[in-house]
Amino acid sequence: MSEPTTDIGSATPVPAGFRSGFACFVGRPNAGKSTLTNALVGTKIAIASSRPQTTRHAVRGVVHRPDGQLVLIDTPGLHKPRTLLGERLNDLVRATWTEVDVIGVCLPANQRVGPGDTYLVGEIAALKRKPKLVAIATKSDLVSAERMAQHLLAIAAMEAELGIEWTHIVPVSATSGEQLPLLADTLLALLPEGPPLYPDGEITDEPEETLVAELIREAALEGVHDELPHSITVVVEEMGLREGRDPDKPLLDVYASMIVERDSQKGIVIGHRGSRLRDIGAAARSQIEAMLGTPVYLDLRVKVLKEWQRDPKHLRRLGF
Ligand SMILES: Nc1nc2c(ncn2[C@@H]2O[C@H](COP(=O)(O)OP(=O)(O)OP(=O)(O)O)[C@@H](O)[C@H]2O)c(=O)[nH]1
Repeated sequence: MSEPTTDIGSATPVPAGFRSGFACFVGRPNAGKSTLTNALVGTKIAIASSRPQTTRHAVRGVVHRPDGQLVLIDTPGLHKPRTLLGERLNDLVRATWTEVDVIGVCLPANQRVGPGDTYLVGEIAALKRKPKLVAIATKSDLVSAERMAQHLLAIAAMEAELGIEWTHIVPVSATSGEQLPLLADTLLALLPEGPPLYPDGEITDEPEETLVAELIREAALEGVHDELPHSITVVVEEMGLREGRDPDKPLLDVYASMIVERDSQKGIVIGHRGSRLRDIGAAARSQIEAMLGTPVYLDLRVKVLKEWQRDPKHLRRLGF
């Protein structure tokens, strides 16, 4: 029996119900975040930031599954700010937090929930837009069942204390693998439905271009229905760090085209006096910046390629 598929307007059909999105793990130093990431991603380590200079918060790895794709984002640790720079860095961390679909808060079972944890979770509680929260009781192999029970109660008590809601509380051991598949299922189920963000279980030479194109497409489709989703594709023509910049102040230039099939669609995308195009550009730019951690200059155009979906020449040029 063949799987039902949803046509998302790209070349490869996506299984119905496929989910994709972003998560990050937070937790005090040594909570087990890196070990957990590696265990979830497994041997298919995808990308450890292919371009460190463009990436302040890198993609740590991609969990590929038949039913979904989970992209794990790296965030620096949050510290009690003592300087303006400290505050700025914390703002960056917070910005990333609001961009992900799920935050996994790692609370090691061999240590009591303490002030460091409550500070961190309190900061998450203060976000205007909170992603879904999963409490992960890490290092379960190090403790007795009794101690784990205590730990889980302490984690549950954080809800009332800090005004948050855990979607799930999952004990896990990254080293023994215990409950690891359950954690992957849990995280995946919290992602929105959508096509893979990375192609075919592997990372191309141009993961960032692919991702950027997808973010622009997403922004363009925000609030439009019916025919347009099938008729629009995005090509990143050129992307690179602007030369001659102070390395501490990088700027990523992105030249991209949104390709539609008809003049009438071009009108829809551009909007009244360019208002929609500006909104799409602004939304896409902030998404790209959050993803790559670099300020972005986005040059976004709309092109009509008549009936591109039916024209093999166009399709080839667009990479399908
Ligand atoms: N026994 C056991 N040890 C673990 C587990 N997960 C992590 N560790 C160990 O705990 C230590 C810290 O793990 P990391 O994954 O580096 O923790 P982290 O949260 O990424 O640490 P920072 O990078 O300092 O924030 C390492 O020595 C790991 O081997 C686990 O599930 N079981």
